[in-house]
Amino acid sequence: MKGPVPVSGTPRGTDAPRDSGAPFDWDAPPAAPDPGARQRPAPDLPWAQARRTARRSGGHPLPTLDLDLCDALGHALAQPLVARTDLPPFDTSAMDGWAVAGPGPWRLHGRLLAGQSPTGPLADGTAVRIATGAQLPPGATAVLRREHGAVERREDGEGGALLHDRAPHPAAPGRDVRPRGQECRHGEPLLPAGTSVTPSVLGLAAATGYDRLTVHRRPTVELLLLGDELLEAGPPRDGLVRDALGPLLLPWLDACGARVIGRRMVKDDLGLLRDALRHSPADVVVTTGGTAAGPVDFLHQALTEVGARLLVDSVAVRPGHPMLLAELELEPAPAPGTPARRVVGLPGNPLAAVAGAATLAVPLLRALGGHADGSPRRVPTAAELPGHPRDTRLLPVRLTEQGAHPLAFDGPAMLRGLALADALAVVPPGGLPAAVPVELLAVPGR
Ligand SMILES: Nc1nc2c(c(=O)[nH]1)N[C@H]1C(S)=C(S)[C@@H](COP(=O)(O)OP(=O)(O)OC[C@H]3O[C@@H](n4cnc5c(N)ncnc54)[C@H](O)[C@@H]3O)O[C@H]1N2
Ligand code: MOO
Repeated sequence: MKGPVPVSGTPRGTDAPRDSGAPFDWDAPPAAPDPGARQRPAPDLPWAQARRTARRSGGHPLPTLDLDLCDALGHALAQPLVARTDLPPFDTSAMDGWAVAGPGPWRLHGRLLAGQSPTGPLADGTAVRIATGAQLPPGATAVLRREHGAVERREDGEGGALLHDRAPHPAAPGRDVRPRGQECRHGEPLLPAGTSVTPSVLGLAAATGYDRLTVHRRPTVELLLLGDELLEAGPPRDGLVRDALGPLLLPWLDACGARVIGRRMVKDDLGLLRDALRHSPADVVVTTGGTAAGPVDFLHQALTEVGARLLVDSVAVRPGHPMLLAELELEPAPAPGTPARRVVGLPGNPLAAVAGAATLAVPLLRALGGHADGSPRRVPTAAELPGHPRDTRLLPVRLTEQGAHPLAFDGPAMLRGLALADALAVVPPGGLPAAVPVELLAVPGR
């Protein structure tokens, strides 16, 4: 039995015994497929089908929670947002000026500020000074803007003042008034269940009187970064490279609605990987590297040993084709209704990992978190977008008024193009000419 998986920054000693399964024979031809050893649904699943499989494997969204508004950001609404009040909740002045009753001129009395309740009705032929957002008194028929009114001080011994309308057009009834219920009525559905809680949704919910929201729990994710060659700090040296995927994937998955509860480097050791998959506390384990068939690529073997079921194993997409998705029954069996743990295996090449995350991890996490499917985003191509002869290609693009332009430095091991990209273009086999629509996928941070 292996000890716990080393946490970040605690590399395994170089003399520790490596559990590598059967010895690797460089010169042997690739093993013939053994139908009993690994369940392989189909080699190189078409890209769109892989994405649908990931979304469907989310099944029912995770259970619901009641959260304070300030904690609900990034979750998905589990119930429709229904207006708890009319909006505006009362007739409101849209301008600083005077609330007037009937046609002018008007005798002027008092003032009303935002937050004050009117003390009584406004009689025909009278006006009251009013601030933007203040509740209109009953009887008011319009608001005259400050810049459109002229006040005449009257020398009638009562200290009164008369307000005249100097607007280019006479005040029509209802002018510069926001009538009660203009935006919504109490009980009206405003947003459907499945809406992602953005800052704007929080604002709308607060405006109509919500203190808490019922949302789906966010799926928890553990990120396992596989590879003896990965450094956590400093420049690459002596055959070692910097881990680029921890810093990239952690905030991206978080922004996609997941809660990343752990990020660990796992050395190239079958036993360590198997234990990490089996004992993860997360709903979804996202791994990077180890998906291919190299001497220390143990992911497939570890998944077989923990009894995982492969739903996706290689996708007809470039970069990223060795990506995979598996389901792993939990032991001991948790409460009924708790879904199996999902494992998303991303290839180690950084742009290939991003392609894998966009294809498998994001749709899965969105489904688990209860987020509704967004409509696909399409823009015209501004230039020819190069494709792969047989597979879908996910290409970093920059967006201008003309549409999507391909970016240089788009190789599977590169991030330089992606760092400038506004999106990944989904380029069908054979590529696309200029001035035709192309589907876009979101990239980290955009
Ligand atoms: N004989 C074949 N070799 C390879 C094939 C193939 O079909 N036949 N496919 C290639 C493709 S495509 C990809 S993608 C990679 C996938 O490899 P793995 O998922 O097993 O990843 P690794 O071998 O562990 O690493 C590949 C590459 O990426 C670097 N890497 C890994 N993790 C990170 C990280 N966190 N940050 C930065 N860079 C990372 C790693 O050092 C390697 O350079 O397999 C090809 N080979
Ligand atoms: O498909 Mo690999 O994923 O080209 O880098």
